[in-house]
Amino acid sequence: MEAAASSDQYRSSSSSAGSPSAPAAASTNRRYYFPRPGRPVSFEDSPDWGDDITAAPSSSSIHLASLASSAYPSPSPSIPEPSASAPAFRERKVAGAALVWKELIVSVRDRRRAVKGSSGYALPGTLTVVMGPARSGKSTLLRAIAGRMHGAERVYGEVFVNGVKSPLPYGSYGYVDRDDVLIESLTVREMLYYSALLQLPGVFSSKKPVVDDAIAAMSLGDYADKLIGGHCFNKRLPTGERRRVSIARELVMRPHVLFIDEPLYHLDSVSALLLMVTLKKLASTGCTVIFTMYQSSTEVFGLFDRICLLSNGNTLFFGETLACLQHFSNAGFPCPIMQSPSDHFLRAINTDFDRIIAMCKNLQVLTG
Ligand SMILES: Nc1ncnc2c1ncn2[C@@H]1O[C@H](COP(=O)(O)OP(=O)(O)OP(=O)(O)O)[C@@H](O)[C@H]1O
Repeated sequence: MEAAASSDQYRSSSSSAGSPSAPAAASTNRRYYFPRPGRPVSFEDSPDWGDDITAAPSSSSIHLASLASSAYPSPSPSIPEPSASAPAFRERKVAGAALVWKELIVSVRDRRRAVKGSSGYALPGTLTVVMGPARSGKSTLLRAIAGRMHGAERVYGEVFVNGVKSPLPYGSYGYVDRDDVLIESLTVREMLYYSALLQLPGVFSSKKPVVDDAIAAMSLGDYADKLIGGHCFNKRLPTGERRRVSIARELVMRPHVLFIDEPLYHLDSVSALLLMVTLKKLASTGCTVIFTMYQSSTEVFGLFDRICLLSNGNTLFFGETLACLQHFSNAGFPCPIMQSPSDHFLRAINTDFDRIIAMCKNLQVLTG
């Protein structure tokens, strides 16, 4: 077993304006090692945003298909080839990356395992959700796939990017944390422009189209010149729009893969649906989008392509969302009509519910 243990030397665009830090010194403990430079990860030619394009991503998936047939025991029979009849998108094209993680184990302090052997994949142009109850290891798994581990954490297992066993190269992915860290005295456009200045090479003038595209991709047109606000400012951008700004901040780097920890954190149901539709649209341009979520409404659930269901660090299911419903039904837990599938899955896998029901019964007895 080998490991991709790293601190955060492969940081996402937003985490540092400079280049990634040098790999840490090799450990004397040979149970894990730092990845050595190997075959470089190849992404599709990623044309600049705004180019006239018609094609959906294709060859990165072919890399993955060949990989999957040889090395990765997929829970589904095979990874589907991209459909020949995929719709043509004329807005912009992003070369997504096919990600495969295999038997990922993350041990945290005291050698406790927060993730216990998770396998799965995320394809260009799709939404993949990591779902599970609180403290089931969702954020830890997301960080492990992105290669953003904290000091004491150790990762064992393999991550393939477009068929190459490698961490995601610097700048090729965006990572949006759960909490929005924004500069409140700037407008949305200024914030994104500032972010582009810090992260992208080139002259000032070349950043404008990138910022405009990020604003369009996150449907922030109406808010572009509004103050982000908060704290000492009277006006504050609504929570849903703040979340969009955080995501747009990553999009200025034109990432191949976008990781989002709880995109719907603190959002009401309408803002949540709106944001997910925006993410679906973003994915349809070719970007690989993977995110964590505690629960979702039925409408939001219908937008996901694949689900990785975690409980206490164990992957209970990985595959297409419809297959997940079938899986639970076959196991004797059919999803009741009128119930959100995500609520149903959580209820089926979370033993806390039994405890709560017992508590409620006790309460009824006590109060008569
Ligand atoms: N660096 C760490 N050190 C110690 N424990 C950790 C560390 N990272 C994660 N854990 C533990 O691993 C478990 C899973 O944490 P994680 O944050 O990944 O879960 P989660 O499903 O995202 O939960 P939530 O939705 O509540 O944030 C938790 O019990 C957490 O305390």
